[in-house]
Amino acid sequence: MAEEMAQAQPRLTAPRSVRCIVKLGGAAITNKGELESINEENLRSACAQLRHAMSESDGDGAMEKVLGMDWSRKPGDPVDPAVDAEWIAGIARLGLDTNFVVVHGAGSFGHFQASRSGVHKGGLHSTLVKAGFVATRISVTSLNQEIVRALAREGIPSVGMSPFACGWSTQQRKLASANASQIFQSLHAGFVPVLHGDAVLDELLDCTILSGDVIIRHLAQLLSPKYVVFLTDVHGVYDRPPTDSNAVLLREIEVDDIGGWSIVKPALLQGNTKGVEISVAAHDTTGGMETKILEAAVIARLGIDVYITKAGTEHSLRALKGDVSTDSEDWLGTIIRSSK
Ligand SMILES: Nc1ncnc2c1ncn2[C@@H]1O[C@H](COP(=O)(O)OP(=O)(O)OP(=O)(O)O)[C@@H](O)[C@H]1O
Ligand SMILES: C=C(C)CCOP(=O)(O)O
Repeated sequence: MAEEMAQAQPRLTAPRSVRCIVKLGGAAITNKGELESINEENLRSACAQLRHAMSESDGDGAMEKVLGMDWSRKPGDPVDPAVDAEWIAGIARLGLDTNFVVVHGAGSFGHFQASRSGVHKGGLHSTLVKAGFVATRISVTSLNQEIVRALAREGIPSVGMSPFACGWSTQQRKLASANASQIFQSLHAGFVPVLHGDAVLDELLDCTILSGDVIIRHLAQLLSPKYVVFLTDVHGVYDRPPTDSNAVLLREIEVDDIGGWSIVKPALLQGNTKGVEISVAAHDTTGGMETKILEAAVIARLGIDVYITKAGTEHSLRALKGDVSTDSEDWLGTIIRSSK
C-alpha cells in the first residue's frame, strides 16, 4: 500500500537541464486584427524552426522524412491518415533535443472574449464574466490544440497543458499557485510541454487572465533554462511604438541587481532616461509589450539571456538555436541580459 502511495505522488525533482523556453507570441502566430484567425505561415515557420533548433544532426537539421505525430483526421481528409507503422517502428530515436518548453499567447483568440466580458478584472458573480471565462477558455484551448498539432506535424513530441486545468491560480493577478510537477514529468519523459496564456481563478478577484509572459517568467525561475526567446510580430523592443517611423530598435538592454535597466546598444540611446514608450491594443487584457519587458527583466536578473525578435525570420531561427551574442552585429532583435 505504502509503495502504491509513493508511486502515486508526483515526482517533484527538477528535469534535465532545459535548453530554451520559447514564447510563440499571439501577435505572430495569429492575425491579431481578425477574430480567431491563425497566421498559418508564421505558425508553420515557427514550428519548422523549432524542429531545426532541436535537431541533433550536424546538417541543416532537416530529416529526410519527418515523423508526423498528428494522426487525427481533419475535415476534408478523404481517408484515415496514412501512418507508416513499420517505418516508425524502425526508427531507433527521434534525434531531437526535446528539452524545450513552449508557451504561446492568445493573439486574436481569447483577448477579445476576455476584454468584452471583463474576465481580467474579476467578479465571477456576474453572468457576463462567467460566460466570458468559459468563452475565453474555449478560444485559447482551441488555439493550443492547433499549435500542438502544428508542432506534432513537424515531428515534435508536444503535449498541450492548460494552466487552469493544472490548478494554477493567482492572487490579485500575481501567481499564487503554479504546481509544475506535470511539466517536470513531461520533460523527463521526453515531451515538449506547450502551455498558454489562460483564464484562471484568482483568490481575491475570483478570476483573471494569466499572460503567457508571466508563465514564462515563472517557468524560467523554476527551470533555469540556458536562454529564453520571445517571438512576436516586430523585431524587438523599440524606443517608441514601431508604427512610428522614427522608432529605434533597442539591440541590447542590461538589467542590474535591483531590476533597473539601461540601454547598452545602440550607443546613441545610452543614458536615455525617458524610458521606452509603449502602446497597447485596446482589446489586449494583459499589457502587451510592457508586460513582456517587465517579465524579461526579471528573467535576465537570474542570469538568463532573453532574446526578443520577429517570428519567421533568420533572426528567430538563430535565437531558437541560442546562436546570438552581444557581438552579433548582424542579428536583428533585442537582447536583455544581466549587467553582472
Ligand atoms: N516600444 C515598443 N516596442 C516594440 N513593440 C511595441 C512597442 N510599443 C508597442 N508595441 C507593440 O507590441 C506588439 C507586441 O506585443 P504583444 O504583447 O502584442 O505581442 P505577443 O506576445 O506576440 O502577443 P500576445 O500578447 O497576444 O501573445 C507589437 O505588435 C508592437 O506593435
Ligand atoms: C487572453 C488570454 C486568455 C491569454 C493571454 O495571454 P497572452 O497573450 O500571452 O498575454
